[in-house]
This record gives sequence, C-alpha cells and structure tokens, in this order.
Amino acid sequence: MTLDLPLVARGKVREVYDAGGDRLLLVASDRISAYDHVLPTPIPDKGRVLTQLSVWWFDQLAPVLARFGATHHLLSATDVPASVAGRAMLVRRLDMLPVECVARGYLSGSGTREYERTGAIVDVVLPPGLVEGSQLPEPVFTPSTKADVGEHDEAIDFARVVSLVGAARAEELRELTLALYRRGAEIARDAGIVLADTKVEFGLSGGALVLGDEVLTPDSSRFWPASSWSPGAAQPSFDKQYVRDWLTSSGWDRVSPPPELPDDVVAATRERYVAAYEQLTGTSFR
Ligand SMILES: N#Cc1c(N)ncnc1-c1cnn(CCN2CCOCC2)c1
Repeated sequence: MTLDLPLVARGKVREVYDAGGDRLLLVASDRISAYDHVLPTPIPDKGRVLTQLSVWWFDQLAPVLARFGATHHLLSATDVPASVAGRAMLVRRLDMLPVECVARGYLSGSGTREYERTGAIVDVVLPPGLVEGSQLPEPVFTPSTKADVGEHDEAIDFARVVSLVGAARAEELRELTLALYRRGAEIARDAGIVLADTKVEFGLSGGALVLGDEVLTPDSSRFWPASSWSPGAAQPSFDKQYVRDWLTSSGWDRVSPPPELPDDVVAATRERYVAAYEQLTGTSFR
C-alpha cells in the first residue's frame, strides 16, 4: 500500500501521515508485535478491527471527556483513502503532550516486578500481599515518557509529569485517564473482558485537552478473558496468547529475528481480534 501523503511518524504497527491543513491520517497495519519484536506474519484484518474498535471507544467515552471539558481528535473514519479503508482515522493535528498516560486496575508485567522490589509502582505505593494479576484496591495512574521507536517507555513519577506539563494539567491528566479507564473497564467487564491496564495519549488544540492516538485497543491495553482471570500467575492475553504460546513452543530465542507464524495461529489470532470487537461492541465485525 502506498499513500501519496508525507509520512509524519512510524510506530511498530501504525503510521501517521500528513493529511494537509491541521489534519493527520493514522493508519493501522496488520502487523503484530510480541516479546518486543514485530513479527514477519501479518494478521489479516487486525488493522481494521483495532481501528473500528478505537472509533467505537471514542464514541463511548465522549461523555467522560465532556465531563472534563475535553474532546477527542477523531474527525472521520470513512473520509480516508480507499487503499486504507477501514483501518485509518482522519484526526485533528494536536500539540501532543510528552506523557504516556497509563492507568492500571490490575497488577501485571513490569508493574509486578517493580512492586515485588519496592512495594510500589514508581511513586504509587500499593498494599502488601498483591500478586501477578491481582486487582488493585483502586485504579492507579502510572505515567511514562514516550520512548524513541524500539526503546522502552520510561516510567516516571507524578512530580515529573508536573515538571513536564504543569501542576494543574498533570492533575487533569491523572483524573481524566483514571475516569476513562474506569468507564472502559466497566464496559469491558460487562462484555466478559478484564481491562487490566491501558495507555492513552493527549494533546492540546487551542489550549483545550484532546484525547489522541488509539484508545482502549488490545495494542494499547491488556485485555484478559474474565472467565480465566486467576491472580497468582501471568494471565492469558485475550488476543495474543496463541501467538505467545506458539513462539515459546517454536524454540525461538526472543533475540534472533522471529519466525513466520503458522496459518492456524494466524487464523486463531484474527478470530480473537474479531471476538474482542464483537464482545465489546455487541455488533458483528464486517
Ligand atoms: N494521534 C495523534 C496525533 C495527533 N492527533 N496530532 C499530532 N500528532 C499525533 C501523533 C503523532 N505521533 N503520535 C504518537 C503515537 N503514534 C501513533 C501512530 O503510530 C506511531 C505512534 C501521536
């Protein structure tokens, strides 16, 4: 696919193009990453499913944004080039804030390792006795700075957020991120999905706060099947467990270039993305 638009940014699985004026085009590919590697085998329709899921979440979360006097950056998901139909969003160009706003409702991944060392996640002290997969007493805000492509984001404390965006804006980011997470987790739970954590990004437009990027997708969030949630071990990923299990069984060393995925793992993974969309939205993916 070649788009006749200037490339602005490229992530592991998505690109940003200049769509002219104060608009950008966010394009989601069918690429999938696992264990910090972009795999060579695409998952058909992954870009379309995750784009349509973001579009649905922007609508679901608009009332939460409005309570904070904020909006989102989506302009259109249909007024896009035919070559990327269904997997692109035309968005308002924002002055992006240099903070990855992470909300966690459950203990997982790097958060667990840090908690086991310090009893906290950066400056957020947690109660004793929590294990991998534990639900936290309350959702917590654990921001990070945006890393360069291929690098890990650096967890930062709230004081650093204040130094980056000012005290009032930092408080607003924390409260709005937690409110978006709470509403998303409530909707997801009703659909049989645990929203363990999520990362959102904000920008400014005319001084007003605007929710940008993708929102509450399996790429920006940890989705766990609620039926198998059992604290005390790594929780199965709603969408990536087939891929992770096959990569582990393949003997791949997680350092050398990753192997191609077999057709059955590709098909099963595609079905998991479609299932996430259909369970959350209550509509059929087309
Ligand atoms: N969204 C948005 C947005 C906006 N609305 N206005 C200005 N800049 C951006 C922007 C540009 N890059 N990023 C980081 C997230 N990227 C997403 C795609 O994939 C690469 C990483 C955000």
